[in-house]
Amino acid sequence: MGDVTAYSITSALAKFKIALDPKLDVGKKHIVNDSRQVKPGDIFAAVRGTLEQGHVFIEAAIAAGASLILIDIDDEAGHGQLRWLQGPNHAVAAIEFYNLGQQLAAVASEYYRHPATSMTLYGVTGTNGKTSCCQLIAQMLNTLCKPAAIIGTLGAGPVDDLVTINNTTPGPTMLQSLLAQFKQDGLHNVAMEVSSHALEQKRLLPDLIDVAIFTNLSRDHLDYHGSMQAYSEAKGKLFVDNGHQRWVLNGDDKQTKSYLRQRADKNSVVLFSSTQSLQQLRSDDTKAEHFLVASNIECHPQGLAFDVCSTWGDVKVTTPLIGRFNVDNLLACLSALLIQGYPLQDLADAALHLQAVAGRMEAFSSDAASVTAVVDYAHTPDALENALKACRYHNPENLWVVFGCGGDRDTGKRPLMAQVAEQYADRLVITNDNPRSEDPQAIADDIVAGLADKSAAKIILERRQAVVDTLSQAGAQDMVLLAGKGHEDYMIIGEQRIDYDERALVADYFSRSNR
Ligand SMILES: CC(=O)N[C@H]1[C@@H](OP(=O)(O)OP(=O)(O)OC[C@H]2O[C@@H](n3ccc(=O)[nH]c3=O)[C@H](O)[C@@H]2O)O[C@H](CO)[C@@H](O)[C@@H]1O[C@H](C)C(=O)N[C@@H](C)C(=O)N[C@H](CCC(=O)O)C(=O)O
Ligand SMILES: Nc1ncnc2c1ncn2[C@@H]1O[C@H](COP(=O)(O)OP(=O)(O)OP(=O)(O)O)[C@@H](O)[C@H]1O
Repeated sequence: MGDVTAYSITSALAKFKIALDPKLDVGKKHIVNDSRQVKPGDIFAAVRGTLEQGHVFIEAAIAAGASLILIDIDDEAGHGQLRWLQGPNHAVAAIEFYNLGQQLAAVASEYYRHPATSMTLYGVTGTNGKTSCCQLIAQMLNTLCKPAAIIGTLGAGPVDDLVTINNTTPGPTMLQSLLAQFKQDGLHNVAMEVSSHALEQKRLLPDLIDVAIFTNLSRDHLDYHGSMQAYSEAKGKLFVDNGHQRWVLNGDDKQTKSYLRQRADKNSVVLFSSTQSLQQLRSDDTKAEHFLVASNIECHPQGLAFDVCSTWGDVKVTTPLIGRFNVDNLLACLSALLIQGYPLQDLADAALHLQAVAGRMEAFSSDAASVTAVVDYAHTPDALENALKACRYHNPENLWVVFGCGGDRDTGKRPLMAQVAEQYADRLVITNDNPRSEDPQAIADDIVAGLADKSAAKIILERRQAVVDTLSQAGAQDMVLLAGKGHEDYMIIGEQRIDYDERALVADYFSRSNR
């Protein structure tokens, strides 16, 4: 993290009616709400969470070098009171703050001097597609010479230099410090995933989001939200009708209507669709000013192509991305960037250079006349089915699948993955996928036991050989789904963790076959 000496907790707290003696405002660094992240000099915000009372971590924060503590209290009368807490070497000042948990996003924003106000924030929410959309938005912006960062499941930072973070949407203090860092680094555009948990827990102020994007809603996270109603309402909190936030909504998702009901006017709302015509989308009594639809969708082994018809004009979009769902993701991204004023043709040109998220439906080939390999992380029956269906959309002559199952893990999925592979692929190759302490042949036998036709699969346990043999046997119009490893760069056999990078293997295979 960069220079933080310029920030002042005295000025920040003054905004919340707390007069801190400026003498206490010395040597402060970051403000953090997790004792495990406290570094010497940091300010620790001890808030009440869903599981723990942050107060119990004050001692740990002081031991880690916290220089000031903000304590969440529920009695308004105590707001602003100063206390001294005895640390191992010296006393540490602590300020009581009424309802700090609910206000922490605002306090952190104030402390870091509202970095978001001079940046453009794209916030993506929805059950599926958040990671993909953030990646696509950032990649397009980079192509348009607008340096962009992402925050999400894959980490935080510029697309090619991500740092791992604990949550999809970081906590309120980390989020603001990341934004401040990006601003300092000249990354003035940020595409961030906004989870329903983050919205419910007020990790961010939705008001700061310039373009709020909704991908889709399906059943998920009911353990936390309790009901679909609560889950959709949590996601809906991203959308605020504040006069400047722009909305991008999936016109094919039935949830969209309920979000639109919250909007007083249709200004700066874009609806996108990949199943309806522009007329259908418009004829609905929608509160939207702009529309974007995809038609004539073609799925080739080399990627996707479709016509875009919109209130900004028409264009043909061609992209190397694989998977029908990426049409929707691209429409969401195009909508977000169009409403921000980027020209349609420039965006269509940028789409030509998009890259898949590493190891997620990532396509490789040497040229249009070669077999296409698709590396995907799918390692459950459900994910394998989705990945195979996505490949099938691209109309390969033969669809091959190379897959295995992990050892020392759920054995029940082995026959299920076999059934899915048999149902959706034409040719099956069973191989190793982290056999761990189990006998690889025994795992393969368990998989074969799930096949209706036991001779339908070839077994090549050594995965490198399975991949290379399959790619060399497959025809030019075939597609080979390499399922299970994705972005991982190792294979666990016995106690050993062996180097195995499937993406590198496949890239190398095609670069050799090009020579
Ligand atoms: C249930 C839940 O969502 N909890 C999140 C929430 O924590 P909380 O406020 O409930 O905190 P808590 O665990 O009760 O602890 C109270 C306070 O003590 C602090 N603490 C806790 C332990 C410790 O050793 N020291 C310490 O200081 C905590 O940082 C917190 O400030 O806020 C914290 C950030 O401020 C999150 O890190 C934490 O995520 C936990 C780790 C988690 O697993 N969350 C998942 C369910 C989640 O949020 N997932 C979504 C993605 C979902 C998806 O789309 O797939 C996400 O955005 O990551
Ligand atoms: N728009 C979409 N509609 C339906 N499925 C999608 C869409 N985009 C991606 N997917 C599928 O969902 C999987 C996860 O995609 P992605 O990582 O972009 O979503 P996410 O919302 O970030 O989910 P997660 O938080 O679980 O990573 C992909 O591998 C793909 O199979």
